[in-house]
Amino acid sequence: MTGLPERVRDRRPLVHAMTNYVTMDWVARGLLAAGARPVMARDGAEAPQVVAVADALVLNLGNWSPALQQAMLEAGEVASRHGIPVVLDPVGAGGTAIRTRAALELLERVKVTAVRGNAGEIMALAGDQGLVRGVDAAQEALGLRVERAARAVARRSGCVVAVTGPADLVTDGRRTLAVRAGHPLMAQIPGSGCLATALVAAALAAQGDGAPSVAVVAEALLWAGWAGEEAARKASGPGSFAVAYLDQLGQAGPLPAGRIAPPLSDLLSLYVLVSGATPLSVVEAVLQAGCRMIQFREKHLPLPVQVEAAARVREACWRHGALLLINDRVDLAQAVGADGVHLGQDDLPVAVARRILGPGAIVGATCETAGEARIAQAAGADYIGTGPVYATPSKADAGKPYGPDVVRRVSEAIRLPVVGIGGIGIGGAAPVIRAGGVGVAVISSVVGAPDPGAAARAILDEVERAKEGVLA
Ligand SMILES: Cc1ncc(COP(=O)(O)OP(=O)(O)O)c(N)n1
Ligand SMILES: Cc1ncsc1CCOP(=O)(O)O
Ligand SMILES: [Mg+2]
Repeated sequence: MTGLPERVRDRRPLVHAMTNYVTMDWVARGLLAAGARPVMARDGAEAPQVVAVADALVLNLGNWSPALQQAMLEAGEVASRHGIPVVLDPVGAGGTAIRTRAALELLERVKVTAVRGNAGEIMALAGDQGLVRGVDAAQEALGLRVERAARAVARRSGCVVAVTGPADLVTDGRRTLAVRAGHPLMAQIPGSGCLATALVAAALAAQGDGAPSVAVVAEALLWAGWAGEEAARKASGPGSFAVAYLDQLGQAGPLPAGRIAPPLSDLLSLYVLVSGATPLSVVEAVLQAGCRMIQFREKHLPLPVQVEAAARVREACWRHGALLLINDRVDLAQAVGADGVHLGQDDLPVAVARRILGPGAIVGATCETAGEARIAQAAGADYIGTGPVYATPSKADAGKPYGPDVVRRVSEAIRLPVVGIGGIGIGGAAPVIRAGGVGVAVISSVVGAPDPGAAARAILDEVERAKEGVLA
């Protein structure tokens, strides 16, 4: 299948965007740059006629009015009858009751194909009184709640739900994908979200080959985020960034690989730390048991030996489709082609590691307080490890155990996925998930177990059962 930019350029879909006045021009420019054809008819007198000849419809609640709501309902019902993809952008849902009600009414009466919103808007549609300030999502206390809200809305409305943020989540209620792409400058120009919604519409119109919509929506968000990364390389500020962004959308060429994957919240369910002394048979057994995230953590062996050992672990991970992160050492991560690093408070700063490894790498950070976690999130971390939760035999300087509550304190302060670490074994994992964690990081309860594979499987089962409870 050709890449999305090529498909849109080839098919030149007509996208009927009932979008807001603030960003209407930006959305039209972006669609044109991407190779689509925009038509921006908002008025009820003509919208139903226009959508009938369009290839996709965008319903954007910005500058909402009762007249616009009626026009959107009528155009949406025409689109539903014609099987035309409809993408809803619930701008400001959760910010005012009227916007929430308007979005819910459209979801009820129109066959919406996809919803694209920020965390606060999607949580509002799920009935979770998330925190929304104006039209920007608050970043507090999100974690698994966002995923739960998105899955609930997707299942209830029979559509794909995309939550854009530090990492984008796309789900149809069963399958969930994460998209790692984007740049902070995108939040400094109006309309990045509105244009992402319009690109989703263009992508759905151009998909043609019946690919599952979750994958198509994820690819559209990768395109929007990657254009931001590339534009930021050329920009000197928001003004030049906007120009560079439009130019980038006009570039053909493959989207970066490896940026769409199951969300870290899935991959981090069981995170096993191994050392240079860990037999490869143990690594294999743990991967066979379903572990999808391994960390190579070695403090003593000479670096050349570490390179050899870590490379063997990487091979095993690649064979099992698992990710490998390296503890502390960015150079070692680069040397063996690992997927990223895990950094403590005394290691290389997260922002420096991000600069060295680039936007596609996974950077984890150790944080023991909400404040540290907010700083790590702002610096570009992808997940947080916190603890020690219980007493640990594997880290002499770990400090006094905090109990599972440290996971609650940290996960309620940020949006990033949080794993607990320290003394976690069978029976100790579920409290970490109930406290808001997405998984557990372990050494001795698995690597030191008589049957590491069985131990890994048992802990993974405990985590997955606890998550079902949280996500239900
Ligand atoms: C997942 C995870 N969480 C925490 C740690 C601890 O990292 P750090 O604080 O850098 O301590 P050392 O592991 O380097 O002793 C981790 N490694 N992984
Ligand atoms: C690396 C690290 N950071 C905090 S506790 C710990 C060691 C975890 O090992 P175990 O699972 O054996 O307690
Ligand atoms: Mg460290």
